[in-house]
Amino acid sequence: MEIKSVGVVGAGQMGNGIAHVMALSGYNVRLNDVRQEALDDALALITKNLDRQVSREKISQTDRDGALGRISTTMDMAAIGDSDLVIEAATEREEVKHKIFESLAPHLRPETILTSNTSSISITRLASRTDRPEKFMGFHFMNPVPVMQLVELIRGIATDVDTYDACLAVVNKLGKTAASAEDFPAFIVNRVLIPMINEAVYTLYEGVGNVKSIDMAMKLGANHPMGPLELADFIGLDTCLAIMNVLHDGLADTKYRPCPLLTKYVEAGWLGRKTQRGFYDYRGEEPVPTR
Ligand SMILES: CC(=O)CC(=O)SCCNC(=O)CCNC(=O)[C@H](O)C(C)(C)COP(=O)(O)OP(=O)(O)OC[C@H]1O[C@@H](n2cnc3c(N)ncnc32)[C@H](O)[C@@H]1OP(=O)(O)O
Ligand SMILES: NC(=O)C1=CN([C@@H]2O[C@H](COP(=O)(O)OP(=O)(O)OC[C@H]3O[C@@H](n4cnc5c(N)ncnc54)[C@H](OP(=O)(O)O)[C@@H]3O)[C@@H](O)[C@H]2O)C=CC1
Repeated sequence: MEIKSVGVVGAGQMGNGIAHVMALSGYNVRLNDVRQEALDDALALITKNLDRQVSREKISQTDRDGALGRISTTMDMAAIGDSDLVIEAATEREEVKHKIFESLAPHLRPETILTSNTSSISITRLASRTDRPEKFMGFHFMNPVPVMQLVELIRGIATDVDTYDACLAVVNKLGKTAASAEDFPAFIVNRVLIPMINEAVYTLYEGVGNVKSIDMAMKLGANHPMGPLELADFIGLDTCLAIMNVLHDGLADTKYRPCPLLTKYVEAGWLGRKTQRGFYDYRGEEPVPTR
């Protein structure tokens, strides 16, 4: 089955990036969220990012106009039901995702492929609560979506070959590269990356370094484009904590215990860039370390 239309549920930082790249590659996109403000913000950000791509001569004005013309937004879940492919990119909480799949079910065509952009949650478990485990899989983009080359494709135990092939064809059309990962907690990238970030938070918690020295050390000492704490703020501290909890619970190993300092930041609502405060305070001209 050839995918032509894509429904994206959740218009946060990942949802808007997914809508952006899908529309630019010619797919008709319906973007859904529970808040109109999130949809308005997403569309404004997509427009800004497309404009920047035009000004840097990465795309033409016609590409930009075409992409924007292919994106529509809706708070009505029913309106995305006739999409060929649905990508769920809402908050990293399993119950939220189950509820979304339940409310989508009555509106989906039987042949629609249902996927989740989850960073860590079992695809098999998410699939088992839908009416189409064989047409369900993980479609995991990296942040920022317009820039990062990789998409992890994760099959649940029941995912059929046609579903995988159809998703792989989409990744290829986007000009991105797929990595196939088995369905174990946090898959490949986050199994390696998020414990590294969690260890950086321990390094801070134990006073081995401060925010600035830890980030500088990893940027200059390991050639990472962002320091681990800067990257944690970029991903979202709630998402980092949720992934650590999935690793801790799913692999039942204390080496994955989330750092209490990470938990404290999340409890404070200091979730990183998206709330203007995390390991850095972003409310001024320059980010200022909070420790
Ligand atoms: C949590 C999960 O489930 C999985 C994950 O996603 S883990 C996170 C994975 N992501 C990373 O590790 C990102 C690490 N950071 C980086 O690679 C780089 O810092 C970065 C690409 C984000 C920015 O790179 P930089 O060189 O510092 O900045 P800059 O020169 O301004 O940007 C490079 C390009 O990215 C674009 N860009 C930067 N941030 C962007 C954003 N948020 N959205 C869209 N485009 C963006 C810029 O426009 C620029 O594009 P051009 O090359 O066309 O000019
Ligand atoms: N951040 C990252 O670097 C990456 C994240 N991911 C994954 O992508 C998903 C989204 O993450 P991210 O974009 O960062 O999160 P954000 O917090 O930026 O966005 C999530 C969005 O989903 C909305 N939402 C919540 N519940 C619903 C619902 N029932 N229906 C529709 N929309 C809903 C939220 O609304 P509200 O604000 O009102 O709650 C918010 O707008 C998660 O599963 C995450 O693990 C994957 C790769 C990278």
